[in-house]
Amino acid sequence: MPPTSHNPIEDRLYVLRSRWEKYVAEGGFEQFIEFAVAVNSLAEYFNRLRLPGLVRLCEGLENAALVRLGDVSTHPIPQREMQSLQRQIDTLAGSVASSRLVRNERRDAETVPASEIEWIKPRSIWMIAAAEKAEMADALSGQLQFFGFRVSRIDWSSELLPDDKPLAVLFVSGGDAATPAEYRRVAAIRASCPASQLVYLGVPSAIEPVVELMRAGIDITIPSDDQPALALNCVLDLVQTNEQEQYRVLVVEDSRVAVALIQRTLAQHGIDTFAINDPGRLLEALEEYRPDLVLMDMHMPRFNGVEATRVLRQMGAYASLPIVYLSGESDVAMQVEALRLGGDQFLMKPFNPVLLAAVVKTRIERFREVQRSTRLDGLTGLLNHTAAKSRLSALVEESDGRSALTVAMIDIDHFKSINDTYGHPVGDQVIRGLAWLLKGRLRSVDLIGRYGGEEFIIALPEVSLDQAGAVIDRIRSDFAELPHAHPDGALHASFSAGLAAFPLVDSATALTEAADSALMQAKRLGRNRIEKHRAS
Ligand SMILES: Nc1nc2c(ncn2[C@@H]2O[C@H](COP(=O)(O)OP(=O)(O)OP(=O)(O)O)[C@@H](O)[C@H]2O)c(=O)[nH]1
Repeated sequence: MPPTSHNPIEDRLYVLRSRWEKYVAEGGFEQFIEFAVAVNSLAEYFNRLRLPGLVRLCEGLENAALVRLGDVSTHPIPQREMQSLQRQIDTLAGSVASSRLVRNERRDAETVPASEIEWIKPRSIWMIAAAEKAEMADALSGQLQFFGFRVSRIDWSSELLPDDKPLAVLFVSGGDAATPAEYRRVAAIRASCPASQLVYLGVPSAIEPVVELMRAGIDITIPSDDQPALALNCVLDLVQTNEQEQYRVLVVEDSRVAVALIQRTLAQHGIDTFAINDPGRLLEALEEYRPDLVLMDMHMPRFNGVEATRVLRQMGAYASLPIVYLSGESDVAMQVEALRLGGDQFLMKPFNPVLLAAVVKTRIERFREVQRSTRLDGLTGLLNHTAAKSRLSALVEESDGRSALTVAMIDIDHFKSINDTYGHPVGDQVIRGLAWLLKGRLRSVDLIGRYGGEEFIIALPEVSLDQAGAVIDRIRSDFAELPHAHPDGALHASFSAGLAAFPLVDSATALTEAADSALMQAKRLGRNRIEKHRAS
């Protein structure tokens, strides 16, 4: 067992290294598979935390391992290949360690809770901007600082680098194609910051320079137009740490040995499982456990997996739930029939653990993506109109008129003229900026939704009308100060808000309407202000 560091990354890295050491000592195929599974698990974890630099290193190692997977006869792999894998493992461990330094610099390690994941994510950004883009670079740094990033400006020609490791490095080009010296500079920074995201703003619209930049180590290139808005989006996306809810798999299998093997494999990938040995209990288990995927054995007592799947496919709630068959059945016609009757994929027993985990994860990712896209707004990641309305109804029901609940409708002022003057992408960035501010300032229990184009809805449970007024007015005045970068500098926007609360108004629809009419009043009274609905 690993010594518990109470840090999920360190624990996973420890498992990876000890499995590698075991393989180096014993050289067995099985040990190599265990090592490959550990690499994949770490890559997956970094991916969930949105740490692209570390994901890239891990995936490089994973690919190198998969290339050498072969079969029993190819192990142990030659000494030279072992050394090459060892080097990749050391680079990865080094990058994790250098990211960890940031934590020690920022906070006392002892005070960081076990579940704290931010530690590895530096809030530092390096910006290397051409002199002719200084104004835009200033505006962009102002905006990044507003959202809590520390921006270090570096000269294109200076060899001196800050001693922290950045989350991202933004290269702002003067407009022409990069020079050989600039490519060398990018490559040098790539080498010294393997875990950071490298973004190049102002790339010409041709393939060759983009390929050259990627070869030098750039991860993302942004064309000349819309530079600041897209650059900000890249950075904000990187820190969006909504660690996903754990994946859940329901295993329907009557063999206890198979269940133990499946559960062990999936647990190594951080996937939660619940097993039943009788398909007769399927509906009950689905209802209670709410899995993201069902792993279904083909042959079970009473009725088989295909029959159980057919039943599920006739029920609206489970029509699109991924179902993967696990079976020793090698008859192809039988497999095709099983898929035709509603299964999504067929895996053979004995299963390959790497393949099983990969199939389960990709199926769940797609399933969750579809689920998410029906609830969340694509531009801001907030609840969309329909989802926000149903969440508000749920909040109203929960509070039942007994506890406080305040609803606010927010609308960005003169938004049409922002679009008309600066273009739609800058308008979008203003919308995202407000979404970010709201997410940063409100609690996780609060409802924040994008109600329409530039209109947002907020609901604050257990908060009175006057308390909510103070909170939203503070956000209003901060938003008015927030610089939104555009290619020629920065612009400022404002919003108006209308608020309504229990018990004066007592249904979800009435709350929304009352807040909306207070918003209209705020607009009439001159905008950039909040108005509260009071008894008439
Ligand atoms: N960039 C961008 N614009 C949008 C989006 N959705 C709606 N809009 C635009 O938002 C503008 C809303 O303008 P209006 O409703 O006339 O109001 P306003 O200009 O904000 O003025 P007031 O609300 O009266 O202060 C319209 O021009 C829409 O085209 C979006 O997702 N992105």
